[in-house]
Amino acid sequence: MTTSSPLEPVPSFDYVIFGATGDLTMRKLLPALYRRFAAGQVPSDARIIGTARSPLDDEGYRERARKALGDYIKGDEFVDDTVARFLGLVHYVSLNGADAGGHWAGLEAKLATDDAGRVRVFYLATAPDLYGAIARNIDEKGLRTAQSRIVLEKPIGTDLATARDVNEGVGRHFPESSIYRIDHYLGKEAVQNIIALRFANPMLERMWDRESIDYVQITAAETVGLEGRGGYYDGSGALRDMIQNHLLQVLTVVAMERPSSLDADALRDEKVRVLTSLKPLDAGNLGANVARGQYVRGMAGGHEVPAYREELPDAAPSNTETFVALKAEIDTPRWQGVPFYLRSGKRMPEKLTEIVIQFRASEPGLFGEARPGSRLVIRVQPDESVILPLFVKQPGNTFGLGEVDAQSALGEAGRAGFRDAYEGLLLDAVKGSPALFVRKDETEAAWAWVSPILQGWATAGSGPEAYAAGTWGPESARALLAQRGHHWVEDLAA
Ligand SMILES: NC(=O)C1=CN([C@@H]2O[C@H](COP(=O)(O)OP(=O)(O)OC[C@H]3O[C@@H](n4cnc5c(N)ncnc54)[C@H](OP(=O)(O)O)[C@@H]3O)[C@@H](O)[C@H]2O)C=CC1
Ligand SMILES: O=C1O[C@H](COP(=O)(O)O)[C@@H](O)[C@H](O)[C@H]1O
Repeated sequence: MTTSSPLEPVPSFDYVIFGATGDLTMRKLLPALYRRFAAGQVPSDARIIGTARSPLDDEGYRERARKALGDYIKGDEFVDDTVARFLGLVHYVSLNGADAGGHWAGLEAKLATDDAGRVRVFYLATAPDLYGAIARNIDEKGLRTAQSRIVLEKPIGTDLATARDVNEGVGRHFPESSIYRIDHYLGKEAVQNIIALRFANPMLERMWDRESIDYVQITAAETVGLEGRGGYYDGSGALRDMIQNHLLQVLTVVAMERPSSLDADALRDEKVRVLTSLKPLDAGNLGANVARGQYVRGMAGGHEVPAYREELPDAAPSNTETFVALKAEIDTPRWQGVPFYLRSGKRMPEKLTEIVIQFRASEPGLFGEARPGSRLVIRVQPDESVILPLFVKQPGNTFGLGEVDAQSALGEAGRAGFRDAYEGLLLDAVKGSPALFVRKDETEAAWAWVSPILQGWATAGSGPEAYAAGTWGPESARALLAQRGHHWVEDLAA
């Protein structure tokens, strides 16, 4: 696995962003590129070329980019002189990417170079139904070079059929080896660390199976609501927005067999095996395995917040789920019978992404009664860390037991590393390092598992259960675990 370390130089490149006036570019992509520039990792002859339909020139776009950096780069990271030099790399072409008759000559002119080996990255940050047409135009206008890659933002489609359409549309014009499907959770330090924890520590590797592990929880909880993205989110929901991509990617890393190497395809082969071994969830078994909810008014951050429906532009009735919890099972000898509980929701009590590995309880023995099993917690955010509570002897000349946390930070405050997962991934695409991107068969296997759940909901006719904003979701999410005597981590800790 070769990925961008914070200070490793990358070759000269042109980054062409389709959707350059959008929220993602302003909030994530430009700040990530700025930070890498400020760290000295971006060559001074790099070019960042934004494109969208809006009629802007270079200066007009730089003004917007400067404002975005002001909004999203805080404190002493925003340095006037560095920002000015960064903006010197930034250009803009007004172009309808889906229209062959658009101003492609303008983009071609911006990309002019004498260096045949210069890396070209096309980053597609528009609605995914435009990806096929944009890829075709890039190709037919002769802009795809031997050193070109195309990065596709999520979502790749809205179900298996549309995902295949996107993949085939782009695949007609770019070889799979140069298609980089981004999932920013794979850029998170703690998610990558799961691979190291599992395979660099023989103690954990030996215990990583059904003999030792009782169940696994993967939580991605957010405090925010719609953040003005209601138009997109109401057509998506938590299952498509978070589970199909981010949480299933985390699950594959937790559950995969030891890959033969850290090469991209060795890793991705193992991840696909996990996805294709998931036991199907469909209309026949959803009731016992899936809970879904939608938040109603409640408290968040100490003040009252509106219901999901009230946040929608026209306060329309909606059956979109803002919370999902489900029980996944993996049909392999390693994981037979071990539930993997996945959940994600908006307007939860805290912003928390973590993986909990619940080990089996001990037998009664030297220290008396059976004790609960140990719990390894891999915290992805807010503070990247690994926590392993251990039983130790309490002070004094007796053998009474107490629990202490063996805890290690995975990142240090103020370290020279990546502040945001996009930073490393954007430069991995420049380097031609696809290990932390999602291969076509992975994304389709994930949709093949998720689509029957969506169909099951559609035929069930019922909607999501209500939960108050600021709580951990509907009661049915607790009931899902209670069937097996299991508990979500916040209840375990209580
Ligand atoms: N925002 C986020 O946090 C995240 C977004 N995503 C995904 O990224 C993609 C972009 O999201 P987001 O930035 O929020 O969306 P926005 O609606 O904010 O931006 C869409 C962008 O696409 C441009 N655009 C639309 N049609 C065309 C076209 N035919 N040719 C060229 N440009 C076009 C728009 O500019 P103009 O109108 O000027 O053409 C605009 O720059 C979506 O697929 C979204 O699901 C994924 C993860 C997170
Ligand atoms: O892709 C998405 O992820 C964010 C959550 O990302 P995180 O890195 O802050 O955990 C989510 O808010 C958004 O709805 C979704 O599209």
